[in-house]
Amino acid sequence: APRRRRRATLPPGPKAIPIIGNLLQLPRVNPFEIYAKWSKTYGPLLYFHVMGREFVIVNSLKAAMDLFETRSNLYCHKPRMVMAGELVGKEQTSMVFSRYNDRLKECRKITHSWMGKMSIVETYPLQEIGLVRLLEALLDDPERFSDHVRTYAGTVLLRLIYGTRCLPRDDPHIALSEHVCGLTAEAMRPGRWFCDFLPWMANIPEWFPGAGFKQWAKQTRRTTMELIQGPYEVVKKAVIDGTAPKSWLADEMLDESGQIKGGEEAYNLMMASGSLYAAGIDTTVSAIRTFFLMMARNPEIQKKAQDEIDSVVGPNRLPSVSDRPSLPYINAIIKECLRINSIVPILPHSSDTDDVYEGYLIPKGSFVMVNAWKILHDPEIYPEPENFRPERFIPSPGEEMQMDPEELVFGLGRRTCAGLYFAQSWIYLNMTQVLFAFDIGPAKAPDGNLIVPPARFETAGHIRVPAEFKCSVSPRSPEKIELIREVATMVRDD
Ligand code: HEM
Repeated sequence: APRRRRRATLPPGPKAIPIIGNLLQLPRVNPFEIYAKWSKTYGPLLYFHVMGREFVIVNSLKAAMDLFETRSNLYCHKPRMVMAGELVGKEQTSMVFSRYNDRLKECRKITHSWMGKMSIVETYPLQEIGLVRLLEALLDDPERFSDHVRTYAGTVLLRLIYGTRCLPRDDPHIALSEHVCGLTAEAMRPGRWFCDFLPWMANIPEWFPGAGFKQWAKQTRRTTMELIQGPYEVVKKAVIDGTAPKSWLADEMLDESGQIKGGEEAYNLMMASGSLYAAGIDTTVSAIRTFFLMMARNPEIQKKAQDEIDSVVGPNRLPSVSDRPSLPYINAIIKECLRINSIVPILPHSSDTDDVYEGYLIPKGSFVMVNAWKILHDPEIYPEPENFRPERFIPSPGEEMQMDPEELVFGLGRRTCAGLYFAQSWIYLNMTQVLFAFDIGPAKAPDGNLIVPPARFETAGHIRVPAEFKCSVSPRSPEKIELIREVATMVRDD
């Protein structure tokens, strides 16, 4: 471990080789599974280091809560990432990567005013319009269900943030956003960049042999900036011209005297709005795709959910947000989808000062990573964790309700998800409206056999997503088709 006067001992962990540390043991795929295994040997807190970077993995719920919730004032920072955070500059352009500083606090205030518990209610009508479009797309082209789920989540997000009216296909702003999401994932890929382990490399000049990474970083930085600045400038001009459609950003651009905001205030608005698409798209899409996958695999659960919707909503209207309190089984399905996937499997935070927990030293600046996947798949908390069982979250006589995964999946402490209420309502509407109108089932092979999709997940960037799968999505009745078409024409000219 890096040399430092230690006040306490480091947590236990796998034995390291000098200089390169645990590099050779560092898992490239699904590291959270390996960390979970290591915790059987080393306990809930484990330590390792790789070429000077220190990692503390937190594998138990109690330690996660004690550190990230109770000591949130310490663990509210994000660890230093040389490529993504510094060279590409995400620390200055994205809330997710930022340190916990005044600018982040301002950004969180802004996003709270847009997506807090009260404000989110104002977005329901737009969300419902987006949903009708999704249902229509599922009617017209059910095989591409997975693409539609992404397209309409993106469309609704950009409409809310910037008032942008996206094209249903090949929209240039969505294309650029997706491109930047890809670049960010590349910038964060573990083991991809030497400079992440040897931070001094960040200072070598661009012309230096082997400094190609700096060229890449410069270009990526430019593209990333373009993504957040482009739409900001468009909205700004429209606000000045008085032609801006209603949006979160447009509503916030003028100060009390009717002047366009400038300086730090303007920058914070640009950063807050620019952070939301990237933070919101892969996560919600992963949740909704998990739902399709689990429905295709569990026909009885699906039937039970549809019965619940039918009895509460009836046949003549689409389900809405106000039905939610009457749909406990749907709510349990949402929780179970979030648990079984654990969309953000590892939560990395960092502290600016050394800390001691249960006698162990947690060094300042180390990557302190809560293994959310491990906790959400811990058989002590969730018996038979690989089984999809919404009943875990329905109170029943003689059986205690299992821990609500939503306490963990949206993060902990001062850095919890800024889009929580949007995510919850959007996911709920997707799941409920889709089940109201469609049956989801295994796809049919050319020989007529049904292919039940396997429950396989993979990690892309820091998000866990279902591996690509096929399923059938068919309308439940001619009446449902008619209802969707009817509602769709009513909202056509919104
Ligand atoms: C199922 C959907 C979602 C999940 C599971 C999720 C989960 C998370 C998690 C785990 C974090 C990091 C928390 C931490 O470090 O402790 C986070 C942060 C964040 N999320 Fe979400 N999220 C979701 C949807 C969204 C949506 C829809 C938006 C925006 C529209 C959004 C915006 C953000 C932002 C801006 C942050 C950074 C907050 C900060 O660092 O202060 N998220 N989210």
